[in-house]
Amino acid sequence: MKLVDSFGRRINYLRLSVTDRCNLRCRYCMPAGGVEKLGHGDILSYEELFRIARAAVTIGVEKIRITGGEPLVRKGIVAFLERVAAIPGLRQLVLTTNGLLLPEMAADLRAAGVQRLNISLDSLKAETFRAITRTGDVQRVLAGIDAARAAGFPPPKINMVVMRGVNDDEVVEFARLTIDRPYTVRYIEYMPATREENWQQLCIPAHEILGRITAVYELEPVEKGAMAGPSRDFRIRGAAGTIGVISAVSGHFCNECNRIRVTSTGTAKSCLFSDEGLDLKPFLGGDDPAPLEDALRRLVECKPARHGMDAEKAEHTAFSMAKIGG
Ligand SMILES: Nc1nc2c(ncn2[C@@H]2O[C@H](COP(=O)(O)OP(=O)(O)OP(=O)(O)O)[C@@H](O)[C@H]2O)c(=O)[nH]1
Ligand SMILES: C[S@@+](CC[C@H](N)C(=O)[O-])C[C@H]1O[C@@H](n2cnc3c(N)ncnc32)[C@H](O)[C@@H]1O
Ligand code: SF4
Ligand code: SF4
Repeated sequence: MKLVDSFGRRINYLRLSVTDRCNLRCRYCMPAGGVEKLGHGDILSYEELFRIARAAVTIGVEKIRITGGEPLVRKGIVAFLERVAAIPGLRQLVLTTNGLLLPEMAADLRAAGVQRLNISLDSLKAETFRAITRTGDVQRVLAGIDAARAAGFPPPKINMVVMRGVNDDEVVEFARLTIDRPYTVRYIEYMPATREENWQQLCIPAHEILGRITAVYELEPVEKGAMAGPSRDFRIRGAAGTIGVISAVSGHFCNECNRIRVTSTGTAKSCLFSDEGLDLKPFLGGDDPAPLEDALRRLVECKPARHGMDAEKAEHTAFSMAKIGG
């Protein structure tokens, strides 16, 4: 079944957040003290999350990305993933992680049926990494990337949020990683989710990021895979891997948007930057899945054309990305 919104966009991708908790405190994602703690009663149970995943697949979703907070910190995640992977009609189950727990968990994730990992890594320098994440050890993420390979995962997509004056001196070095390694390195425009003061100064537009790389390397465009996310992809001529840019602020990809989101508290969002959400909790009880499926269809019908943000102004109310899942 095809799910199409009022702008003719095919919606086949659900980002499902399983927790708002995290073992890092990235400065672009949450305040220093973390997000305010939700009670266990506020977070959906795995059974409820599973119902949402199954209803989404019934109405036309083919790809589910599990996200958070940090999805791997929630107890019982492997058994949940195994159940989701077995939903008939689901073609891709993928996960976005900060990588810290992969040394312990990569083999189990692979066995559960997760097909691919996107791993966030904003700096290769210990000090810069710690400053951005406020607490993290970059060596643990690198060990996580190795563990994913050892567990048999395809080469990861590595997500780097580029911030002027913070880690932008590493843009070319990240591209260089792809020459010998088959990774996909994706440069993400810093988004003013939390609306921190002077955010405009942190944001580097995708064309500037690409310009810095093309000053050193020749890039050729690469075709996107089916059900791909918003990244525009390239390859350094002759390289093993690829690079991509996600121009999240300029919003050039909104006209191809293929996704909806559900937070760990059961709020469905038709756009990452929508201030409104649809509470799915009233539709999660009972044996009949039809009311939940109808609610998700209504969400798709009211999906906006694009976000209301550019490099100078942001209209949304401040939020923590960890609460929505990015
Ligand atoms: N503005 C905007 N940013 C997005 C959207 N989807 C993902 N992002 C951002 O893109 C970055 C990478 O997201 P991922 O979780 O790796 O997902 P993806 O880019 O869809 O990944 P693939 O499905 O592997 O292509 C994160 O910073 C997200 O917040 C979106 O719909 N709109
Ligand atoms: C919210 S995190 C959740 C998954 C996991 N904890 C991780 O970091 O990969 C999902 C993605 O959102 C990105 N993200 C969070 N805040 C962002 C911001 N303000 N601008 C751009 N990307 C952001 C992260 O870098 C990460 O790649
Ligand atoms: S970006 Fe991911 S790892 Fe960093 S604080 Fe947010 S949820 Fe945690
Ligand atoms: S900002 Fe909203 S409309 Fe644009 S790609 Fe992201 S979710 Fe889709």
